[in-house]
Amino acid sequence: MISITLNIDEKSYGSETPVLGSLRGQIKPGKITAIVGPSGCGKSTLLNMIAGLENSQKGEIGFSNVSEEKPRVGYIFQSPRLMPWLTAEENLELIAGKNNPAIQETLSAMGILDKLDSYPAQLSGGMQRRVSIARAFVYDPELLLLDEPFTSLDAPTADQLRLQLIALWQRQQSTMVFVTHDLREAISLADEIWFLSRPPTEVIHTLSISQPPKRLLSDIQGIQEIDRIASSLLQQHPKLLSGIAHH
Ligand SMILES: Nc1ncnc2c1ncn2[C@@H]1O[C@H](COP(=O)(O)OP(=O)(O)OP(=O)(O)O)[C@@H](O)[C@H]1O
Repeated sequence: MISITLNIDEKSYGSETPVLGSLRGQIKPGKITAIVGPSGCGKSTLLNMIAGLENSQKGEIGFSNVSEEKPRVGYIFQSPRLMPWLTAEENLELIAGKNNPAIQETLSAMGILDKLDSYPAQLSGGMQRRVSIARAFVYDPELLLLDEPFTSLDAPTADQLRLQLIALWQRQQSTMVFVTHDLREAISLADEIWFLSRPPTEVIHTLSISQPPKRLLSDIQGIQEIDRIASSLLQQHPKLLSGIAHH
């Protein structure tokens, strides 16, 4: 299982003031790390840098325990980004190759095996998300990156998708990093939460959470624990979610 060492000194776009400042830390192998921070602080930028889609400018991002030169990355974006001219099955074949049994397995795990031959335009928003999650898992990724994958879904659908995501993740135990601005979502899924400041962005607080195997969102006691952790954190650090550290 891979771990990631972030040693970023700075990241800016063009000549503008830096988005990321000095951002350091270790993303733990086989765990779920949530990145929480105010809008525009550079969460997607950081995820793109980890994925290798953006360069790190100053500083570096190191991986350990990678099977090849680069980690196999599954990326779940804010919008599903499916190829509109391909069916659900064909969208997965693009990644996994034809006749790969993993395609039916992952679509089935996401509860949409019956949508195999549907085109994205024939699927609801929630079903398109399911296909995009299946597409990330079908690649057997060592590293899963998720950028606010459950926004704009109704609450029961989002909860169902979170549970299905965890069930898939538990089979593979890949290292997962997900971006959210929803504190309760972060607490409900993550082993560790990193809170980011406003630009130039740094990590201002980290929180470790003791998760039951099926995660806190899986039962009523867990839901109560999420509320307890959220309120005690915000009592201690009232401005944390605005990207301001407690002094
Ligand atoms: N390709 C780009 N070119 C220029 N500026 C960019 C680019 N991508 C992001 N930015 C800028 O970098 C800053 C951080 O953007 P980013 O999308 O990483 O933040 P975020 O924390 O994910 O935001 P949100 O929570 O609103 O999605 C913003 O000011 C944005 O305008």
